[in-house]
Amino acid sequence: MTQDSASLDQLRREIDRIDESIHDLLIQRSALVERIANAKGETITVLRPGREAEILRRLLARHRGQFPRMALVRIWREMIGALLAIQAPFAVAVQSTGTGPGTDFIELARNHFGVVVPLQICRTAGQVVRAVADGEASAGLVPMPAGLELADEPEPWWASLAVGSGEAPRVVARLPFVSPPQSTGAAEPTQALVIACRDHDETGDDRTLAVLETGPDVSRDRLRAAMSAGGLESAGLLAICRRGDVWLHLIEIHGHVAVGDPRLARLAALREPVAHVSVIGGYATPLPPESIA
Ligand SMILES: C=C(O[C@@H]1C=C(C(=O)O)C=C[C@H]1O)C(=O)O
Repeated sequence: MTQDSASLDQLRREIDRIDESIHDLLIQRSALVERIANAKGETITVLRPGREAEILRRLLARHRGQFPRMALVRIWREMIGALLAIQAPFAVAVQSTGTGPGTDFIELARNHFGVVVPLQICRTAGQVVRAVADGEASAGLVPMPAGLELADEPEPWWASLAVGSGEAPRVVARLPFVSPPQSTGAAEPTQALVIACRDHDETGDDRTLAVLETGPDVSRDRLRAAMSAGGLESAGLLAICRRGDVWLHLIEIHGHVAVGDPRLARLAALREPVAHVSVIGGYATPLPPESIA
């Protein structure tokens, strides 16, 4: 045996030792998650997207060396997805049309929830909302509303969340949380929102989604001014749904705004131009592409 192959053997033995340590830690992590699941009990939705975002932000901030950040995120996403599935029966409803752009949501769901979590394929976003509302699925992926055109369903999925009661699905995450590098020549990356029957968590860097009801022809500037009078900072208008003289505006707000936040009451108390406000959820702000460069 030459000197070189002897030291190669030595290095490979060290890799075997490290693999066993990683494996042991994975087994220990899994046992801890089981204890957390027992503490949560059966009544709480196991998914905690805010906690997951905090874990990834913390690890990326302390990362060093050559191991690619995107691969680090992928390994943790796979692990967290697998550990969600051991806490309770966990399925994710996903809108897909079978071929073409709809299949992107399946890829997005797999990248986020990993290979273990079963997916329940739905034809429309409305079906995804119903699957989550009925408890058939623990979470669902709905398309990120983009542009101001009306959805092809009679009612866009987000408008149906605005009328929900306490146990209705709410938005809890935005995907992708970390965008993979874009393939050359590819279209804009698909974005989706995750809904579940739980409130959105506060993580220190968040966005909130609210549906504002007004009369017709209310400009963005007027809405923005009314929100700022109420103490809320708009991050953008995502979509409008017109139902005759009632217009619903889906607005993204900077920061975490809980359902009972006094700023919402202040905005609604103005009466003009906003007749009604409902928070339909929120999410930890996704990481910018530079964070994985
Ligand atoms: C373990 C938990 O449950 C889930 C799994 C997590 C994990 O594997 O770290 C984190 C958040 C939850 O979505 C938890 O709530 O802390």
